[in-house]
Amino acid sequence: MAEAKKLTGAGLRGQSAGTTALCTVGQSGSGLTYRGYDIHELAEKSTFEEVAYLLLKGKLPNQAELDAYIAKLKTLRALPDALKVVLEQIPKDAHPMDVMRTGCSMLGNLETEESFDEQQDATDRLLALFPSIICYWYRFTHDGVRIDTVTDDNSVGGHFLHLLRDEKPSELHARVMNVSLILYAEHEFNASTFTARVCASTLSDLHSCITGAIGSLRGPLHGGANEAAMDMIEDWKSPDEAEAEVMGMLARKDKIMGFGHAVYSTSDPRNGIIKQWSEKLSKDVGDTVLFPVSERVEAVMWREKKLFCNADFFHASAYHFMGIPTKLFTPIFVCSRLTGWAAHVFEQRANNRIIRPSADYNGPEPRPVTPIEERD
Ligand SMILES: CC(=O)SCCNC(=O)CCNC(=O)[C@H](O)C(C)(C)COP(=O)(O)OP(=O)(O)OC[C@H]1O[C@@H](n2cnc3c(N)ncnc32)[C@H](O)[C@@H]1OP(=O)(O)O
Ligand SMILES: O=C([O-])CC(=O)C(=O)O
Repeated sequence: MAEAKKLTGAGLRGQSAGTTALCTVGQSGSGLTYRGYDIHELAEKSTFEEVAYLLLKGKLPNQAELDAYIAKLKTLRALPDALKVVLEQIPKDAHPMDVMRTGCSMLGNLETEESFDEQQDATDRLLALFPSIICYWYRFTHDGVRIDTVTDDNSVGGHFLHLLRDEKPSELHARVMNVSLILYAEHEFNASTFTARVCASTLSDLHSCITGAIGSLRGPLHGGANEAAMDMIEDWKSPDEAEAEVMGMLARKDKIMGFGHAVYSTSDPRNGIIKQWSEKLSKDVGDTVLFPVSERVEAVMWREKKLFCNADFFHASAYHFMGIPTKLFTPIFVCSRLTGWAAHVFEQRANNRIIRPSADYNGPEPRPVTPIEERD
């Protein structure tokens, strides 16, 4: 069994900040479970919609419950006109995570959560609408078209690809999106989820909690690492070139995006799963460069630093092989992690006390205010 990482030091590392029934991360050094179900089994045997149901409603759905849930989500995919108007104002060169943040916030104005009784419906609406928000903006600003965001795809992942490309995705691509959304759905008290819980603890509305969480996920030390990893590896023409570049970056003490983890010590269980799918996609597109480059970076990082790929690293090549523009990588993470965020908001609300830690003061000793004319 892997030894758990020694969790101490800054960044609240290793300190319990509450309880959750949703997820365990690295309990035996490397494991990941959602409500007791192992991530490997979920990724192999279930769909993202089943996982969303599990996280949000507490149990895996039976067939009738799943059918009803999918049918409900499919009715919620049309964008309000006022939201389309806002999306059309956002410039082409905006970061798509900013589009997600604004889209979520604007929806909070148009369809405000008036009471916590509405939390499930408000979440379902966001789950159905996030792919519509990002693809509507992307296609309007990049292709000059106003797309109809209602499709008959049963899955969130298939729906996203359909909107992006104007055609139903292949079975392989729909399957990879499904697995990817399952892997990204939930991860205990990570930075963005903690953001959502802090916001929820003030008894704020769901859209505020999710908008804040999107802002936290955006950073390259968190969800933004899948995009940053792709930016890093895309120019490397061979594994040897990749090795030389990585060695140079390590010598300069640069961070290698997609590696390391705040909790896991020897591996991230999601990596092996997405790596397999990335390899399949690599063969599907006849790639001879990007996957071998990625594998070499993985080997060098382990050899030099005992650092391992986190969930983000092989997501970069997997999404790239499916033709997804790099800047849309982290918004896909949002489409998935919404389920974990919302489930944590529900959990926080059900047993709430405002989250308000203390700080160790290291500023000046008490002192008088100098009159303004006497200050330097
Ligand atoms: C879905 C997700 O959000 S997964 C995380 C995605 N983020 C990334 O991939 C960004 C790159 N990774 C990192 O910045 C970090 O590993 C984090 C933010 C994920 C975790 O941070 P921490 O818990 O502080 O890392 P940790 O304590 O394991 O760091 C130990 C040492 O390894 C170094 N290190 C950690 N990750 C990396 C990396 N990716 N590249 C180079 N060095 C690294 C740290 O700088 C530190 O060195 P030091 O002891 O000389 O200061
Ligand atoms: O747990 C973390 O710190 C980051 C992470 O892997 C995630 O949110 O999926």
